[in-house]
Amino acid sequence: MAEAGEFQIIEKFFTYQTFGAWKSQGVGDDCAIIDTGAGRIAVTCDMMALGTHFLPDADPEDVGYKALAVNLSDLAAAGAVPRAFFLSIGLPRRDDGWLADFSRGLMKLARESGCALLGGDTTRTPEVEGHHAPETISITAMGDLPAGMGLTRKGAKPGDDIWVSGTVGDAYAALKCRWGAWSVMPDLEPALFARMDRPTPRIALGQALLGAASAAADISDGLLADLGHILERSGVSAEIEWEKIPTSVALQSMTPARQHEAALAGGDDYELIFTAPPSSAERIYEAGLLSGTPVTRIGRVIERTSRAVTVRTPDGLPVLLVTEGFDHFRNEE
Ligand SMILES: Nc1ncnc2c1ncn2[C@@H]1O[C@H](COP(=O)(O)OP(=O)(O)O)[C@@H](O)[C@H]1O
Ligand SMILES: Cc1ncc(C[n+]2csc(CCOP(=O)(O)OP(=O)(O)O)c2C)c(N)n1
Ligand SMILES: [Mg+2]
Repeated sequence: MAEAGEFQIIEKFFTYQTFGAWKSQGVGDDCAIIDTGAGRIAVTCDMMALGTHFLPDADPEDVGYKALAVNLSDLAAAGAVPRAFFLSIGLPRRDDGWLADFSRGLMKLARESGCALLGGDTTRTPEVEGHHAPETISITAMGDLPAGMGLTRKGAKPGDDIWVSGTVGDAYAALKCRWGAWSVMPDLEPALFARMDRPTPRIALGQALLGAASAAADISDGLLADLGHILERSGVSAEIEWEKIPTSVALQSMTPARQHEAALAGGDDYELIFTAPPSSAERIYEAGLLSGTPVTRIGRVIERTSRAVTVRTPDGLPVLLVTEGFDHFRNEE
């Protein structure tokens, strides 16, 4: 399927045949899975930029934490054990206060996850018309995998169940509240905002799913968009049931249209979406218990049809969405 925006850029300009000794399964997964000869590693690379990924008044400690969290989430989607990361950072100016806070948040998660900072690069962002481009952070993270193992977006089969971890939609709803477009009761705000500021990478769950899940991805662009990536790479379609999709109390307090928009198309969740044959259901629940992560079955994989995903509601009414999920370059060709 030819994709729009961000993914068309990758397909058109940055999808090369691999050459050299190290090969991966090809771009399109959360991680490149590489057999090095000595073992199997998973590598990922994600960027965060002020204005695109975090607000100007964001707490730098949260920015540091989240910059690593979104990368660890990709390792989780591959089932890898995080081991090391490299940090490239572009700054418009030196601000030691900002850097101390950023570093504290970053290193807190690094320590908690056993993922060591092994290198990187530091530059001043370029000056254009008297202004420096804002803070930009890029992290490359690596983990290891047992020989021959690793979750990818390819492998979902008709009849498989579709599962999601945690709850979805909160980070998007939090951003809408911060923009002043949506609101929730003040006592529900802190938990909602924390989901945007400090996402929890589902590292232990990802590892526990190795050998049990048939395909997996993390939800960064939105549940439907990231499930769509699994379906496309697996050559299948899906039916999901709206009332089974796990959402927080805060999101449930909003209108149905906002719930649909946030949970299905919002993004920034960093939950795992994965598929598994029904015979693995017990193992999946066990993986959820062992990793202390809620897991919910939300639908099933079907043979490929003209429609990638059908969302069923109890009253049979269609779910209408005002957005199709996050894409950095949608409608810009
Ligand atoms: N500039 C690029 N060059 C090469 N590969 C890229 C580039 N940008 C993205 N990719 C690859 O395209 C796929 C989709 O990217 P993305 O949606 O950012 O993945 P994710 O949501 O896991 O971060 C990934 O496999 C990623 O490694
Ligand atoms: C200031 C601000 N604007 C918008 C968002 C919402 N947002 C930014 S990136 C993103 C999706 C994921 O980002 P991307 O860089 O595509 O991550 P990847 O898919 O590469 O992991 C979302 C929902 C935000 N968190 N902060
Ligand atoms: Mg990415």
